[in-house]
Amino acid sequence: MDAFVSRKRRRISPTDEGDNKSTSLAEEESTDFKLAVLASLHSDVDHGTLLEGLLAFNGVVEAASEHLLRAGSNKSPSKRRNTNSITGYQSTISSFSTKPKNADSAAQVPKKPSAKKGKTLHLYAPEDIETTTPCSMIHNFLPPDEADALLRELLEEAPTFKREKFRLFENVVESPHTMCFYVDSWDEAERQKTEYVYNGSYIADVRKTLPEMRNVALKVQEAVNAEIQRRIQTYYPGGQKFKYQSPHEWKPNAAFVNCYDGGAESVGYHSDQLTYLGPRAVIGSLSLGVAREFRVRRVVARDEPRGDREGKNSHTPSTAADNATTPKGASTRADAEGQISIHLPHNSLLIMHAEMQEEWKHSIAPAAAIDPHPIAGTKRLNITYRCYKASLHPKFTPRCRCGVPTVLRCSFFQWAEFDEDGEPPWAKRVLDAKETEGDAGGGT
Ligand SMILES: O=C(O)CCC(=O)C(=O)O
Ligand SMILES: [Fe+2]
Repeated sequence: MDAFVSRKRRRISPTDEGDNKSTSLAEEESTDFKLAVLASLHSDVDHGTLLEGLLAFNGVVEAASEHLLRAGSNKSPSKRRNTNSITGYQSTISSFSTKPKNADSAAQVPKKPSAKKGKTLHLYAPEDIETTTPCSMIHNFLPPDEADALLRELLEEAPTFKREKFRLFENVVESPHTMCFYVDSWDEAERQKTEYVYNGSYIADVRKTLPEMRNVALKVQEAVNAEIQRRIQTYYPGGQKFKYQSPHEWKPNAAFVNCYDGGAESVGYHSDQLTYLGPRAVIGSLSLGVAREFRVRRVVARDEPRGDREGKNSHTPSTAADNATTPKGASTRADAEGQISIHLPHNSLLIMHAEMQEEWKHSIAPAAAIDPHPIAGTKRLNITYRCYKASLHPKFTPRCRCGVPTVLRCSFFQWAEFDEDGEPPWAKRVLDAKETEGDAGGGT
């Protein structure tokens, strides 16, 4: 069984803070969570014994764990590992979901992990991630040498990355991390710089995809396509793709690379702009270097007032933007349904599936402490591989009367009658023209 790195003190997540800072883990966490913690500390103890221990000590994990230790049932508790670490490993929570024969009827053992109002549910195991969120996770995605080579390639570029600037009401605000945009050729980079509008302006610095990034893109492509099919078959009604979801192979042709240097660097809750990706877009997100927390939450009804900001990816610092869109502020909205924290270790591939951008928001939370990475030091590098659609090139997409390109936000604003496969009415004309030109590339 994998270990779950626990701190002696409970994790205080931003949304956990406030009134109940002094409340103990015993009072706050559900039985399944406590059992998962206990199991990771006592990997060779069976489920029934763990539950008995927990009940005997009134749900206090520390006390139950001490007891199990004294009883000699554990060889090397992972609890003794680095207590400052934010990196965690956990066996699946769902393995604790069956009610054991001897369990006290008062013990609450939910069927699957679920986010609860005002709480952060921390997920580590791919099984838990894919049953609870629209994401799938592949740990140790690349051979270690390849992951390290890619990380080194990006670390060389990272000092030249810039903070994204965007307008928030009267002010120009900078993103709380740096980033850079890459496409597959210099020609395409030029087109991006002069034709694609993001948040009312062009991106000044668009680069050609680096060699390691390109090699890895092919592996990401293969894995993402396999995961899309698996997700459709396993989780979607009738084993059918979503309406508007593309039936075609997912081929990444653009990537944002994000760099978070130190625990204070982050990205606020946002969903990625779909204007050039189309509805029900899928994104492959590879993490390298320092492990960080990827927080997700469902979009709640009052969450999206019209006029929500439109960054390149609607990236904004959580405090400024979230507070700006509702008087109650970011933490209140994350509280409404609870948020889920997915741990992203070095060399992990997270796939955001078709449900994600329109129905959920995501963020990289600031971290109180980080584990430095042997190559990256305090940095986390992230590549989000994206598939820009040829039919959604800005020369085809609508503009407002004032000339500013209109942004596609499918949850409440659609500017085309997309067909079942998420293509606008002019798609066939675009594809025919491409075929005639013999232009196989581009797409963005
Ligand atoms: O750093 C990450 O994992 C997320 C980045 C992200 O949300 C984005 O590029 O849109
Ligand atoms: Fe994003």
